[in-house]
Amino acid sequence: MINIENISKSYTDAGEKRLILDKLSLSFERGESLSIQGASGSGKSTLLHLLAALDKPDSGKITLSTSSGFEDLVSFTEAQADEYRKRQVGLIFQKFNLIDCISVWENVKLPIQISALNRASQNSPDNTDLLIKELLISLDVYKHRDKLPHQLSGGEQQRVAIARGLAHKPPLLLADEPTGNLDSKNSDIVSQLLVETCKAQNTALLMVTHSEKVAQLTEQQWYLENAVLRSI
Ligand SMILES: Nc1ncnc2c1ncn2[C@@H]1O[C@H](COP(=O)(O)OP(=O)(O)OP(=O)(O)O)[C@@H](O)[C@H]1O
Repeated sequence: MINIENISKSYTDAGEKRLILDKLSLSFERGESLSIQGASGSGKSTLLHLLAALDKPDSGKITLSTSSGFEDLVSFTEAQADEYRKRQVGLIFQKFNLIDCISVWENVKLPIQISALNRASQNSPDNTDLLIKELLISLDVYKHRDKLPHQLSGGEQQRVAIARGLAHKPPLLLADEPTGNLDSKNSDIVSQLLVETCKAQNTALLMVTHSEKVAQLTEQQWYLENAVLRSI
């Protein structure tokens, strides 16, 4: 489904070219989970940004095929990349990035509303509400639905962020150190729920993490070092 083929990426720093990713290849299916570990500065976020079509590789191919079509990320115009992010990708960051002046429920509803899939015509409002309810229940934050994000603990906020990342049913969820701000107990709970919810929703999960314990929950485990990936 996601196919990364021989991608290379370098940055020029103080006039010197630095190779960050060197002919990297990787593929994974919908519903599969995958983790990337690596030292700080090894290029993990760079890889995530390429998959989110926020940047392009210098060479190589990145494609996503789903039942609704085939996307060639490298050839995207800015408008196509924007559309791709709305429809096909969910994003979760270390900082939860929830909107603090609207409720938990509204935060999760937002990606459905802005999704270019025009779910309003496909899903009745009742179905949308049911989907949000199911997500919040499965992530154990339904009881907080009417609160503002700052009224929740860090672990609860990140569980809401996971619900928001999955609300528009993207085939791919990209998570950049999703438990980096949490203590170890919450990290365990949130990472377990993240992997389980993606699996239940048949969403591919690519997660960058510094935690070996979190990485062990995923089916494919990779380590990025010296611009190449090795399986662990
Ligand atoms: N836009 C850019 N221009 C120049 N250099 C960049 C740019 N983005 C990233 N880099 C460099 O590329 C390298 C890889 O950065 P990246 O953020 O991908 O690392 P990382 O593995 O995610 O690190 P961390 O674990 O600290 O988040 C770093 O040396 C960084 O300084």
